[in-house]
This record gives sequence, structure tokens and C-alpha cells, in this order.
Amino acid sequence: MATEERLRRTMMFVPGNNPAMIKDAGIYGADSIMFDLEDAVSLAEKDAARYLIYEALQTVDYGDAELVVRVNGLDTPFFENDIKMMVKANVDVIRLPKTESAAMIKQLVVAVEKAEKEFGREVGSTKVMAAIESALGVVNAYEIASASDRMIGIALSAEDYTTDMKTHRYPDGQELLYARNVILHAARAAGIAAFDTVFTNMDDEAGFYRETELIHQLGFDGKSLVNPRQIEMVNKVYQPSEKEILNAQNVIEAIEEARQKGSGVISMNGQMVDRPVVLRAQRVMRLAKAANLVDEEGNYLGK
Ligand SMILES: CC(=O)SCCNC(=O)CCNC(=O)[C@H](O)C(C)(C)COP(=O)(O)OP(=O)(O)OC[C@H]1O[C@@H](n2cnc3c(N)ncnc32)[C@H](O)[C@@H]1OP(=O)(O)O
Ligand SMILES: O=C([O-])CC(=O)C(=O)O
Ligand SMILES: [Mg+2]
Repeated sequence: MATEERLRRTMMFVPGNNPAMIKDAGIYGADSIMFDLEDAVSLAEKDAARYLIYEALQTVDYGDAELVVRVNGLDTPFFENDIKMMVKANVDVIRLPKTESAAMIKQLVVAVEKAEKEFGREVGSTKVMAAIESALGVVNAYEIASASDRMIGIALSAEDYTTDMKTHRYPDGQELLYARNVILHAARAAGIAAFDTVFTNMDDEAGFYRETELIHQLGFDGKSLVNPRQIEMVNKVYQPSEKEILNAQNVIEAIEEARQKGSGVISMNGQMVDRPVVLRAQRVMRLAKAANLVDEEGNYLGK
């Protein structure tokens, strides 16, 4: 799947100080598992948590999940050791919290590259991403998103962001509309993924669905999560309908036929089919495959 972009609908936080959660984190089917060394871990537990995650990355089989670690911030005494140990443990992606500028990403990349050389890991193989958690981070979103070719995505972190903005989170999410749109545009302009923030009220399923439907409509790749119960709900929202799948199959077949005739555009039931329509159809098929709604050949498996 070299040319296919990885699906990142669900990126689940796992507290770095909780051995049971760390051990079982792979069983819930998150696209990305994000071990946390930052705000879920108290100062007294930082070193133990780093060691725990290091051990887990060496020994636990997390299947196909992408493995991410949220390290402590650049301005903390933990940052350097976090980077060293996580690069040594072969983590896939390092998530930098509270990112406000391209300079911070460049500083992160210097530390990562130093660790890659120290531990004999291929230079460039450790990917990075940024959490945007302040007004300044939102204002600088595009320079952050395009700061390095190691960047795989940027995420809105609304708990810290709303604090910085002197507001809090409301059920309708109006206070996040600007940040969501800026982050999404910055990510798309830089050609990387955009992740929405966590939803922390585990008992408000209706609210969680409302928020997920909104960010799906806007175009986010997925969401940071705090609980395994949220994974299935996100996947349900991102799962294409039967009509969308059948339409995508028709588009892919029609364009294949057109290509054989030497054309890049064709009319299908009176509707023009060209490159953007094909790209959307391919994404629908990838989401359908991930939801086990089609087989490897792309045949719809029915209800
Ligand atoms: C603003 C920020 O920085 S957010 C990021 C930092 N915060 C976090 O990482 C918090 C992560 N989430 C959690 O710790 C928990 O989900 C809580 C505290 C919110 C709720 O915990 P619980 O009430 O125990 O959740 P729940 O009853 O749904 O747990 C069901 C099962 O899932 C496990 N589980 C819950 N959350 C997680 C998680 N994030 N990762 C892995 N496993 C989890 C529980 O251990 C439990 O397992 P068990 O059935 O084997 O005992
Ligand atoms: O990244 C997230 O969604 C969680 C977080 O740190 C925040 O909201 O401040
Ligand atoms: Mg935060």
C-alpha cells in the first residue's frame, strides 16, 4: 500500500502510567495508539512512565496500529529523554504538545535526528506531528504544518486551546469553529492529516456523535480519543453508506474504461467523472475496506 495514505480515523490516548491500559491498548482496533507522557502523567511518574512505554513498544504486539507517543514539551526537563527513549524504541510518530511555531518543530526534528543517529535508526524514519493548543499555534498553523517533511499531521487540542482563549467548551462547538477551519486548511495546504480534539464526557454519546459528524463533514481525517468506546462511534460516522460505495465502484469502473479509450474524463449517468471525483471514490473505497464492507477486490459485501 505504498502510495495509499494511511487511514487515521481514531487516535486513542493511553495514559503512560497505566500498565493494564498500555498492555491491552491494541485490542480495541484504533487506527493509531497514542501513549501519553505529558498531561495524563504526574511529575513524579514521568520517568517510570517513559520506561513502561519503552518496554511495551519492545514487547507488546499492537498489530497494524500506528504507534504514537505524546512527549513532554520542549520547555520541560523530560523532553530530551522522552525523545531518546522513544526513538530507541522505534516508535512510528512523535506528537509534540503545545506547538506554536515552525521553530519548535525544527527543534524537535534536530533532537529526533540526533537520537536516530545515536541508536542506529534510519535517519528520517521517525515521523512527527504537532498538537495545536493555543491562539498563537492556530495563527501559525500553516508554518507548523509545513515545517518538516517528517510531519504527518496536526491536531487541535481544545482543552488547552479554550483555556488560552478564555472560554470553555460548549455543546455546539461554536468556540472551536475558527480553529478547526484554520487547522484543516493548514493541514490540507501542507498535504498532511488533520485531527480533531478529544471529547471528554464519556456519558454524552449524543454529544460525541454530534461532534464527530461535524468534523467528518468539515473534512478531518479523524479524532483524538480518550476511551475505547469512542472508536466504534467514530468508525460508524466515517463508514460510507451502501449508496456511496456502489457509486464509488461505478466511478472507478467508468474511469478505468475511459482510460482504456485514452480519455481522462467520462460522463456517467449524465454526471461528469474526472480526477477529483475519482480521488473521492478511491477514499470511499478505502474507508469501506476498513469497515469490512467490501472485499479485497472492492466487491460490496452487502448488509
Ligand atoms: C486534555 C488531555 O490531555 S486528554 C489526554 C490525556 N488523558 C488520557 O489519556 C485519559 C485516557 N482515558 C482514561 O484514562 C479513561 O478512559 C477514563 C479515566 C477517561 C475513563 O476510565 P474508565 O471509566 O475506566 O473507562 P471505561 O469504564 O470505559 O473502561 C473500559 C475498559 O477500557 C479500558 N480503557 C479505558 N480508557 C482507556 C484508554 N484510554 N486506553 C486504553 N484502555 C482504556 C479500561 O481500562 C477498561 O478496561 P477493562 O474492561 O479491561 O477493565
Ligand atoms: O490533544 C487533545 O485533544 C488533548 C489535549 O491535550 C487538549 O485538548 O488540550
Ligand atoms: Mg493539552
